[in-house]
Parts: sequence; C-alpha cells; structure tokens
Amino acid sequence: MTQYYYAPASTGNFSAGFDLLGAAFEPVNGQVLGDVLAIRGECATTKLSLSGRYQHQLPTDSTDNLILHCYQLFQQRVGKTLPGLDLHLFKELPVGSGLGSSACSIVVACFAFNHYFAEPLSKAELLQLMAEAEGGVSGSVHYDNVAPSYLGGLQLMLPGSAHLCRNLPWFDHWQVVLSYPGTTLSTKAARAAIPSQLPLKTSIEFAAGLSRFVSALYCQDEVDAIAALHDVVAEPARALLMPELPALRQALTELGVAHVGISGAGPTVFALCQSEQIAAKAATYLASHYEKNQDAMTHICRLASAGARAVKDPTQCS
Ligand SMILES: Nc1ncnc2c1ncn2[C@@H]1O[C@H](COP(=O)(O)OP(=O)(O)OP(=O)(O)O)[C@@H](O)[C@H]1O
Ligand SMILES: N[C@@H](CCO)C(=O)O
Repeated sequence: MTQYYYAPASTGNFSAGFDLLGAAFEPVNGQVLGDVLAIRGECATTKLSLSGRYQHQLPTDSTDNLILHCYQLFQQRVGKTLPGLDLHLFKELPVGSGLGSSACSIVVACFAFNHYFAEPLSKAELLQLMAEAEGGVSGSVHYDNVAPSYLGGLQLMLPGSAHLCRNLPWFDHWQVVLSYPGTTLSTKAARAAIPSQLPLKTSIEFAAGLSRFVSALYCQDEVDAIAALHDVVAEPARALLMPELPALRQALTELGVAHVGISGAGPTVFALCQSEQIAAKAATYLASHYEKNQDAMTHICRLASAGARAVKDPTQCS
C-alpha cells in the first residue's frame, strides 16, 4: 500500500535570527504548501517519479534529485544497504524561493525513510542528517529550514547544545502572508553576499535583537516582539538582490502590516499581520504588486505547529 509523507514550507531567519530562527507555515485555507513524498512499494532499483506545481523547476535527471541523494545518505548513516524503493515526489514548493524548498524535500525524504524502516535513527540523528544534506546544497550547514520543517513551529537553533533547537512560543492570532514573485534566487549565491565578518556594533545589535525577540515571546509582549524584528545581518547585504523590498515595506506598513522581512534567502517576502483583516489586505497587495509570472504565489498562513508527518492523502496535509 502506498504511504504518503508531508513536510511544510519554512521561513529561515525570521528577520531577527540569521541562521538561528526558522518557522514552519501552512495556508489557512488548507492548501498544500510543502512537499509530499509517496513510497509506493519496494522494487529492484530505487526510482523516483515527479508531479506537482513546481516539478518543472527540478533537475530533469531524477538521479540529481535530493530525494535520491537522501536515500543514499540515509543508508550510509544506518550502515546497511536497504531495498530499492518506488518513490513519487509531489513538488509543491518552488525551488530557490526562500521557502526552504530543498530543505522540505530533504526533510520529507529522511522522515519517510526513517518511518518506513521502523525508525533506526533517533530524532537528533535524523535532524543532523537533514542539516548535512541541506549544507551540501546551500554551501554551509544551517538548520533554520530543516528544523522547523521537520519539527514544526518557530524553532530557535541552539548550536553547541545537545538539544540542537527549541520550539519557541508564538502569538496565536498572528498570520503571515508569504509572497513568492515567481523568480529564483540561489541560496548559495545569496549566502555568498553576506560578509564573513561583522563589526562588533552589528554583532551586538544582532544579539540584542534576537534576545529581545525571544524574551518578548516568552513574556507574550507583542509590542516588544514586533519591535525586535530587524534584520541587521542578511537584509543589508542582500539589498541588491531584493530591490523591491523598501517600497513593498512602505506600502504594507501603510496597510497596517506589523513587519515585512525576507523569507530565508529570498525572493519570497513575509508580512507579519496581527489580524485576519490586515492579512487579507496584505495578500491582495502582494498578489498584485509582487507576483511576476505564472509560478508566483501568495498565501495567508498560520504557524504550522506540526512538522513532517505521515498523511493519508497528498492533497490533504493540514
Ligand atoms: N527535490 C528537490 N527540491 C528542491 N531542490 C532540489 C531538489 N532536488 C534537487 N534540487 C536542486 O537543489 C538546488 C536547491 O537550490 P537552493 O538551495 O538555491 O534552493 P532552495 O533550497 O529551494 O532555496 P530556499 O531554501 O531559498 O527555498 C537546486 O539546484 C535544485 O535543482
Ligand atoms: N538562513 C539561510 C536560509 C536560507 O533559506 C539564509 O538566509 O541563507
């Protein structure tokens, strides 16, 4: 019997936490915004077929697909040669979008293999495997897409701690509009734009902003949490890659949006809204001013508190 697995889209950085904060999101209208992997059964040689809105953005040769790469990594990590699998990927996240597309495929694949083979890897081992696979694509290991896509929620990375990451509090009424213009930005290229060293002043501003945001979440101080959302690391360095951001921010702020930031490495932007009404206005604005082609999309989302999981049907994941 076919088994289906799903992992949600994610927004890395969430402005205040370059490489250290990431959130999983799902559309409030129940649409699927993430990848679904089907394991259709076992066969002599592992094979992968593709469908989904964004399958045309994937490498045409499926041996270059991260799903198959992850199966090799998974077998190496468990130390066994496993049976061939008949796999099908429903690719519903655009590639190079800032929505954690490669991370989403990596997460759904690693989660599915571990579940299918009766969990030979622990949660922490699986998360490390996912991060290493993501590092192979983006040029350096960062957990801020794989952790939320795997575990759900808003995750704070804890480098050096055995915990790896922790789920943070959130504000239940917050909605986030994600708008992808339909154009691509390579994560590797967007990471190359970030300076390798930060001045002391910027380092202190970064630490202050992230600490202020996290403490405001724990105290449920909404005003302070929103005020802390400043990206002092990635946004200044990526300004040339995201030239429309200042005008979008101004217009959306006038509509009542609490904060506008770059989702991951861009070009998707996220608009943090304190009510459904403002989110609806922001989505209408972004759909007409930021979408550029047929691949573009804009979704009103809530935090996806659950991450990767087995699902009954590839069209019903929320
Ligand atoms: N299943 C897959 N999903 C996404 N990308 C894949 C997949 N298989 C192979 N790739 C390749 O991995 C690379 C992903 O590039 P990149 O890291 O820039 O995108 P991304 O992870 O989608 O970005 P973002 O995290 O900003 O959404 C592309 O070269 C793409 O062709
Ligand atoms: N933290 C990563 C996320 C990539 O989606 C970056 O900004 O490069």
